[in-house]
Amino acid sequence: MPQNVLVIENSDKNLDVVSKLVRKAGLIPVGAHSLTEASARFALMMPESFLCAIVAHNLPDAPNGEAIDFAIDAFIPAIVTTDTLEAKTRDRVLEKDVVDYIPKENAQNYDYLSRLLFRLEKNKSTGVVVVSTHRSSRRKMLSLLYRHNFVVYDCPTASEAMSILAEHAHIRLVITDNALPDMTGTQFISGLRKAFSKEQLAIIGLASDQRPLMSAHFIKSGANDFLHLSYCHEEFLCRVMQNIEYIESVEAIRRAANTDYLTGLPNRRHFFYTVTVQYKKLPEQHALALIDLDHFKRINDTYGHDAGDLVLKAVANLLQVHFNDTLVARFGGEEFCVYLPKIDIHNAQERLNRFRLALQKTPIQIGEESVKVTCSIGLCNTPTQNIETLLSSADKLLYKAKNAGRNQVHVTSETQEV
Ligand SMILES: Nc1nc2c(ncn2[C@@H]2O[C@H](COP(=O)(O)OP(=O)(O)OP(=O)(O)O)[C@@H](O)[C@H]2O)c(=O)[nH]1
Repeated sequence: MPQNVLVIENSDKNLDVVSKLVRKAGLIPVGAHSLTEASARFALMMPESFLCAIVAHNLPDAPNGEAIDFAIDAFIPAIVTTDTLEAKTRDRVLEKDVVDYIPKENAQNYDYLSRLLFRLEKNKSTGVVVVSTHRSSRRKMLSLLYRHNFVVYDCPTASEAMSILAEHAHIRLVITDNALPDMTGTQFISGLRKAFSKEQLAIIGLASDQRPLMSAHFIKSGANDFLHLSYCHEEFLCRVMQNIEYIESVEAIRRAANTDYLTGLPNRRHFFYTVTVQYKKLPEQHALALIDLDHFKRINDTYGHDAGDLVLKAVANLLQVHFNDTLVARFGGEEFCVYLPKIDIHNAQERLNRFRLALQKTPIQIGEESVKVTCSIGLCNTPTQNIETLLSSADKLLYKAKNAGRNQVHVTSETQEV
């Protein structure tokens, strides 16, 4: 359910621009031209339905940032828009517990606002660990991170941080001091790097202003970035955002490289990687099935390529329903692969045959038309540590299934037709 964003802005033009950005972020703008109008609109809605408020610093009925106080008092994270970047205004705005402030100067600032809106939603499922012995330094960082909706873990020692990281897979960033009670920050970082690469977990070292070489020491020990302890509000948030966005970009690239674009199933590359990494030693009993649609070219020739795509997606969905407990991949074209660990060949054969019959019976809707497709399956259970061997045997069996008339499962040892 998309959340609301309260936009308080007296200029029609700015209200329009900001509302468009809010909609683009998949959120619902609730616009008001004044504090009075905003209070009236807010009174009719549930406070929890608001992700945040975007509030102009100067409004005719709230010239001194009273609208910001209104949002903060209502427990809505406030992003402030200002006409100037002048130091006094900045200090006055940052004295309040605001998420951030955006000068209404140029398109880049609105682009930053867009990223911020996206982040506020995404941060709710993003973990950040703060490791520092200094309570005041920790409190300052925690307060900024909470305002940005991060799931924050407050750790006074490196060992506590390690246990938190082992428990929570959603952590993307660790911010650490150097003087920790149980080890130095650099020892902690190089320990973390044994378990998490720079692309999996970002680390920012907090470098004391009295030790200028500390920043280089952090980076050489495996940190992605560093911050001098005299950091300002803006620098802290920019570095946090940049480092987390870096991790997320790598994740997105990795996901795209491992996923078949059409069906969303893992691709051939990912299949090999997962089987070899997940099963360092392949189980003695296992089975691999290669599934190929029959006469698929005819679907393309009769109904068109887009219709063929719809059929491939429907088959992928059916495969996921039947094999939701194991690895299913699209190998390319109209060929799919299923790996079944710890299963005897009879059970594997039964499962594959159940899928074959279900596909045969399930009509696939293409516009007004409804088509049925069948598949041939090569199912192999050779006890081997080499997945390529398994695959090559399954391929030979698939060839036999095709030659024997299609719409059947051919199995390894018994080479039994069903
Ligand atoms: N729509 C669509 N068609 C694809 C895609 N990838 C491959 N194809 C088509 O799949 C068809 C495969 O044809 P063939 O290899 O002759 O196999 P077949 O017609 O299924 O015949 P058999 O496998 O012998 O039963 C070709 O026409 C390819 O163009 C795709 O992503 N989308």
